[in-house]
Amino acid sequence: MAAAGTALPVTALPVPLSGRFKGSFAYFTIKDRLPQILTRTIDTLHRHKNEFFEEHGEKGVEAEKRAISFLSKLRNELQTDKPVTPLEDELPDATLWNQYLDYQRNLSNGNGGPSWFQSPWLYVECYMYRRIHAALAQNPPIDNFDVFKEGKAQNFFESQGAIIALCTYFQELLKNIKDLDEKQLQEEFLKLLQVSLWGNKCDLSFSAGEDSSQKSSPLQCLEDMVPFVLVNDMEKLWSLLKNAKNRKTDKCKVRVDIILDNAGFELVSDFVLADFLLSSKLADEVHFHGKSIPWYVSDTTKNDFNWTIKQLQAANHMWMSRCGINWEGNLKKGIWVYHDHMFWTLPHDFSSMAEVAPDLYADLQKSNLLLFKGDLNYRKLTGDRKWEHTVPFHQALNKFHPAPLCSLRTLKSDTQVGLKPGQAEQIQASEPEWMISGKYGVVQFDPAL
Ligand SMILES: O=P(O)(O)OC[C@@]1(O)O[C@H](CO)[C@@H](O)[C@@H]1O
Ligand SMILES: [Mn+2]
Repeated sequence: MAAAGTALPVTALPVPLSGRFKGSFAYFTIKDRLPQILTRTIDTLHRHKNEFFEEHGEKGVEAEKRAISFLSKLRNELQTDKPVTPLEDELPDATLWNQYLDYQRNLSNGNGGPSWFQSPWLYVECYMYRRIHAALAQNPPIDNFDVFKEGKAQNFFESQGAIIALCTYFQELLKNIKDLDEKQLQEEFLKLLQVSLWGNKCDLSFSAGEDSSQKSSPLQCLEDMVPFVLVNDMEKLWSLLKNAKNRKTDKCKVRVDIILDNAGFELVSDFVLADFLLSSKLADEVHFHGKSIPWYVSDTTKNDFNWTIKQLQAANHMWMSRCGINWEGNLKKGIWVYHDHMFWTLPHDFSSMAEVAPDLYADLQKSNLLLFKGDLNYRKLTGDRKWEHTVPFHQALNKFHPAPLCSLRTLKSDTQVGLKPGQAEQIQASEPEWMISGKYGVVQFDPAL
């Protein structure tokens, strides 16, 4: 291991986080949180039994039983640290998953092969969500049932107060956005960026599905939260966008991509930021990237994306519904574009995107700025490894540089790079849980040179 502050040679990647490190956050996640998530998933299916019967008759109930037994088996495999087995379904990504298993087998050569507690945490955790998907997808007629939908909708409704506050603030801002000078515009940009950052506190896999909605007004305490932003590259983002706007010609549009994380309040905060970028003319197009299957409990799928806009539109509140109407309009005009790509729900970290999903990598290269939301995206950006905290972000990205990029992440897993020497030790001394409490955040930028 290199001394703190010394950059490791690029070839020497540190080991991945894993359940084999007893007492680590990965270990507790695999031991406690993942089985809890599986139990909740099974309960959800039980609770919907009558609904399945009403909709599909006996066939629906049979399918529910098969899905539950598949999930119980999965929970047992996990809890007894069984080997990770190949996927047996024929979904379009199954081959890639099985190739990845082979790759892990080769890596663990002689060490007993991949298993729940011995393999990289990122791999087995993603694998669990892929198997949950298989439990449903293989069992028509309930194959389109999203077991996490209820929780996502609940998070949205419980955050209603915060959503109203945010939509109202934003609609008021739009009224005089044309009159704002550059400094005022910058202030508003920084505010909405921070709302989107702290919106990432609201994820449901972290709390194993328990309530994590946004209760208080999201705009009130931003200033008090600044000390908790451990890497604060917000000004760099502003400069990048301002320069892009100034250099812009009619032919080249400024495109910002948001690689989404959670539905619920976080998604609304991302929509507001995206609308601000267009309304302030900092960008001409925003591309959103969601998940093509239910993922990490609260991640946004196409259904969640459209459902959220429809809910806002139909809301009994003038500014909420105005937001929903405008945003649907943006989609119709093609200045907002929704994408999903299978790669986002594979186990690979982003350093292998160019090889595994060259089409996606090429698409991201067209962007002026990529905003990666949330903790899982951060783990995939940095390979979910035991990095020294002072290793530069650029190095941890391990050649993933499709375009200038920025992570907006609240810390909910024990990996963090790009800190100043001594910074981690100082926080650690008073707050041992700083990396997993969700209390700290980063706005961490890489210019992709
Ligand atoms: O990506 P998100 O929604 O910010 O967080 C996902 C998360 O809660 O799930 C994993 C824990 O099981 C960690 O990656 C992280 O803490
Ligand atoms: Mn998430």
